[in-house]
Amino acid sequence: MLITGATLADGRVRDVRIGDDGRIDAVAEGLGADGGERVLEARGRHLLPGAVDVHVHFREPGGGHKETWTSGSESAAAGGVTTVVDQPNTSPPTVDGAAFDEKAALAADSLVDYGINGGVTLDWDPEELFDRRLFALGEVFLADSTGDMGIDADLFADALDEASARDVPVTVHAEDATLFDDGALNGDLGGVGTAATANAWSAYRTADAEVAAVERALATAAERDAQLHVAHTSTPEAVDAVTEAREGGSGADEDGGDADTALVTCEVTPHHLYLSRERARSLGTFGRMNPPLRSEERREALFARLAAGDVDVVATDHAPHTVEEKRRGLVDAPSGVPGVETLYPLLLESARTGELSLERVRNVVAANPAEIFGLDRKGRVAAGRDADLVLVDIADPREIEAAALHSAPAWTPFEGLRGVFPEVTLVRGEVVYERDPATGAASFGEPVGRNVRES
Ligand SMILES: NC(=O)N[C@@H](CC(=O)O)C(=O)O
Ligand SMILES: [Zn+2]
Ligand SMILES: [Zn+2]
Repeated sequence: MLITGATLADGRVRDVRIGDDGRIDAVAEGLGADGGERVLEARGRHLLPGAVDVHVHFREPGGGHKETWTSGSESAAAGGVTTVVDQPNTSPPTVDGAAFDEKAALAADSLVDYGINGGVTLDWDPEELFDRRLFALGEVFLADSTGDMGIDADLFADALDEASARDVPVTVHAEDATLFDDGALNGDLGGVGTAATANAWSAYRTADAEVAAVERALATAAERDAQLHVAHTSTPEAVDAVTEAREGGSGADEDGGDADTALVTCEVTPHHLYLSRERARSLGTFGRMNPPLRSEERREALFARLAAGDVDVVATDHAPHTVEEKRRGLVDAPSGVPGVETLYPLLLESARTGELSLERVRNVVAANPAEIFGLDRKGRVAAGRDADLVLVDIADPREIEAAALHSAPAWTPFEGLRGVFPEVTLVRGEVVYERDPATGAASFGEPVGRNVRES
């Protein structure tokens, strides 16, 4: 395939040839079409690297009524995400060889490339996990979330030892349950969609509980020279703690590059960047997730850190639950919101309005996660890399509507915000998603996804 006249994230206009091996052959000016080659005319549109979403919950095995590898990966492809990393709080939890193998067999249905993380519980089997094509250890839960996999500080330290001995990165869900405010859940919280329910969860899982746990996790990792990636940091204070630890630590980024190889990195979700307690009152229990939404002031400060380059990765924590489950009331509704399909669209809308540069967006969703987790063939539009590509018209935003998305539970906390959605998504040169420009109709390709640790 030849893609002609595409604008890259840095503004260069280039032709891009994809080889039969699914890798980018050339990025150059004036490439002529060979006979029989499909030519994609891309003038006026942007060609970006497919996003590497290092935090999704595709729910199989055990939770296929919420999402499957098919529905989750279709949602990813339609959002321009070409690699996903699945988390271990499935059923059975991915904590030993048999559970890993069961998930790997199901992931064969994926339209996009994937990684499979291994979890840590009292019953985990490190030998069996590290024997497999593991993406990373994590998310390791320092407090209970969906799946109740919370562990104590000693087991976390052991897990860091095991992982760092094998140069495997560790992703952590850092909240300290002893600092939760139980009183916030007392009293009349109203119904599913009330301001009281939305705010009670945020008041309960306090910002302090996150910041304290992040600081402790960073200290534990530093003592061991372990590579630690802090998942879904919801507060500017937690992002600053990671920045300080990096600058003080042995993994400091000496050349000042944006995509760095530091030992400690942080991740922020789109919901903590685009939604806050104030703006999400109408979400009620549909706005319940861990860590929870914060104040509008904290949201703005988090966004400012993204714009300034202090946020390493934006990943979704795509955590689908059915509408029926989310309606169960504040205490019984499960935590989590979907988001894999709206990651690139929301950030590209911020690029369109000038809040973020396109290169910043490219870095936080693709180049940085690829570099942090050692995916040499992902994350950039460059010769030799996998042809994981997304074609978008940045001048053409749409309103986000659940009805037009492809995740199985068919709801979104971002309803009504604007997003710039892909026209075409390629995984290693194969078209996995295409939107008809005239009708808007979506079509999907075959399940070509592979484990990114296979090669
Ligand atoms: N974030 C959430 O609120 N929920 C996630 C688990 C998690 O990442 O903590 C889920 O799997 O539902
Ligand atoms: Zn988590
Ligand atoms: Zn998660």
